[in-house]
Amino acid sequence: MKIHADSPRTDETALPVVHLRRPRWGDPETPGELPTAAAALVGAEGSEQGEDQQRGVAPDDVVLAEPVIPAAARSALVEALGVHRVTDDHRARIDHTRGYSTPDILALRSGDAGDAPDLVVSPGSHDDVLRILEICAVHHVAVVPFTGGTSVVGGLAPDRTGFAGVVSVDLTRLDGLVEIDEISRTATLQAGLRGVRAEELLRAKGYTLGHFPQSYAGAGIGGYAATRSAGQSSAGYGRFDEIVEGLTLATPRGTVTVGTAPRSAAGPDLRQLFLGSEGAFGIITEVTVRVRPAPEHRVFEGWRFDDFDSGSDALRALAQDGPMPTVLRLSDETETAINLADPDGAGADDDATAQGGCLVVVGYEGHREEVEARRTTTGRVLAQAGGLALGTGPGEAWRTGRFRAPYLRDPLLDAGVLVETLETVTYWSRLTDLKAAVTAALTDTLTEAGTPPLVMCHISHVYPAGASLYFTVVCPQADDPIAQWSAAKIAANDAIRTTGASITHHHAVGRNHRAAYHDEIGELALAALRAVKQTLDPEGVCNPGILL
Ligand SMILES: Cc1cc2nc3c(=O)[nH]c(=O)nc-3n(C[C@H](O)[C@H](O)[C@H](O)COP(=O)(O)OP(=O)(O)OC[C@H]3O[C@@H](n4cnc5c(N)ncnc54)[C@H](O)[C@@H]3O)c2cc1C
Repeated sequence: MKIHADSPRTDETALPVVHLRRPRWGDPETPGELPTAAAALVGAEGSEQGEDQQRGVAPDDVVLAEPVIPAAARSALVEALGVHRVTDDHRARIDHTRGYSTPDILALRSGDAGDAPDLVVSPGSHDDVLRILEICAVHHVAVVPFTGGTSVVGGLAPDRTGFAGVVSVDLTRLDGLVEIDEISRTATLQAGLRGVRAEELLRAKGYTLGHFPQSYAGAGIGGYAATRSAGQSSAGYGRFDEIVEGLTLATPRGTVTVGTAPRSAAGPDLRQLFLGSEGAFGIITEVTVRVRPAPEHRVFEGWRFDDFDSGSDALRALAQDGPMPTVLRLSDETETAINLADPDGAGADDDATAQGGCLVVVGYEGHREEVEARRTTTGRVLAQAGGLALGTGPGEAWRTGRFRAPYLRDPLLDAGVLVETLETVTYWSRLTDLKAAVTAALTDTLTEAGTPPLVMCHISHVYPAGASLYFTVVCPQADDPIAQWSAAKIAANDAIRTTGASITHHHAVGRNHRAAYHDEIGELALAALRAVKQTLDPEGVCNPGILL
C-alpha cells in the first residue's frame, strides 16, 4: 500500500480547496492509502478485501428520514433565497450530516444518518442569513451554521427534540475578501471563505493569515471563529481568536457588530463572547482579522530530547523567556517512535526516530535575517536545555506532510483499526500529571475492553503559563467501535477534569463536551451564557444542544 500520488504533500500555499464529501476525508478522487510501514505496524498489509467490507454503506445508499420541515417555513425560505438555494437533495443532506470525528464517520458508514438536516440552505449575504434566522424562529425550526463541516465535537448535530425541523445553513457562498486595510494590517473576510482560499486571496496581496489547522483543506473562517480554532503555527501567529479584531453576527433578533477598535476599555470585550459561541448565539457572517506580511523565508528543523519532560522544559523556557519560533511542537517517545510527525514515514525508521527520545519540530518564518537570528538564539536555548540538533530534514518532512495525517484515518478504519484524537490544555505545573492521567485512562479502558491501544501525545500549542496536549489513539476496532471509543473518551474526559485541565483547547465544545464544559464553568456562569442566548435567540433555534 502506498499513499496516493496525488494526495497533497505540499505546503499551505499550494493546497487545493477540498469540498469534503462524507464520510471520507479529502477529495474523493484522491483517496488516502496507508503507507507501507504504517500498514505493517497495524497489521493491515494486503487487506484490500477487508477494506471493502469495512467501508460500510455507500453515502448514496444511506436511507434518510423524510424531511419534516413545515411547508410554510420551506416556502418562506424559498421566497427569501430562491428555489435553487433551498434543497432536500439526498447527497446535500448527507454531506451536511454531523462532522468528521471518528464516531461521526463510523455512524455514517453504518448507515446511520439520524442527524441529517431536513433542508440545506445557501445564503448569499448577511441579510439572507438574517432572514433565514427570522423564518426559522417563527416556525421553530433549528438552525445549524455550516462553514467547512469539519467539527469533531458533534457541533453539527443539534438536539432536534421539540423542533419542527432542522436547517443546515451552508455559508459557502459567503466567500469574499471584503477589504484589506493595509495601514492597520487587517482584512475583513466573509465567514464562508475556506481557509485555503482566504490564504490564496491574502497571498495575492502579499499577506498571510498564518492560520493552518490540520483541517485546513476543509475548514473556513466562520468555523475558525465559532470554535476558537488553533493553527499549527500558533506560536508565531497566535490562535485564531487572538487575531480576530472584529466580527458581525446575525441573530434571530438582528445584527450585532463588535470590534470598533483594536483594544477598548468600553466594557467587557464582546468579541470574546462571540468567539467560540459555536452557533448558539447566531451566525457569524464576517470576521476582521489581523494579517501579516507573507513570509519571505522559512526554516523548519528537528531537535531531539532524551525524554518528554526535558523537551517540555525546553518548550516552557522558550514560551516564558523567548525567543518564540513560529511553530513549536514536541512529540512524546511513542509518537516519535511511530514517526507520526511525518505521516508518509509513519511506522518507518529514519533520522528522527533512529535515536529514540522525543522529537521537537521548530519552524521559523519571516524576513530572512530575522529568521536566522531567531533560529540562532532559539537553538542556543534548546541546546542548553539538552536538545540535539537533527537538522532541517525532520522539520521539512513535518512541514510538507502536515496536512496528510487526516488522509490516513479512512484507510485505517477500512483495515479495522480505530484511530481518534483528543486534546486538552493546562498549566505547565500540571502538564505531567495530565499526560499521565489521560494516557492511563485511555490505555486502561481500551485494554479492559480487549483492544489494547497505542497512545501517542504531543504538545501542540504553548503559552507562558501552560500548553495543550494532543493525544492520538490507535487500537483494533471492537464489534461496536462507537461504544468502544465512547467508553475511552468518557474516561479521558474524567481524567482531564479530575486533573483540573480544560475539556478542550481548540476542538471546542459541541455536543460531545457539553456536560464536561458545564462542569468546568459552573452553574452561575452557565446561567449568564443562557441569559445571553435568551436575549439573542429567544426561541432557542440556534444550534440547540450545542455548547449550552
Ligand atoms: C482532520 C481534522 C483535523 C483538525 N485539526 C484541527 C486543528 O489543527 N486545529 C483546530 O483548531 N481544529 C482542528 N480540527 C477541528 C475543526 O477543523 C475546527 O473546529 C474548525 O475550526 C472547524 O471549522 P469549520 O469551518 O469546518 O466549521 P464547522 O465544522 O462548519 O462548524 C464548527 C462549529 O461552529 C458552528 N459554526 C460554523 N460556522 C459558523 C458561523 N459562521 N457562525 C456561527 N457558528 C458557526 C457550527 O455549527 C459548528 O458547531 C480538525 C478537524 C479534523 C476533522
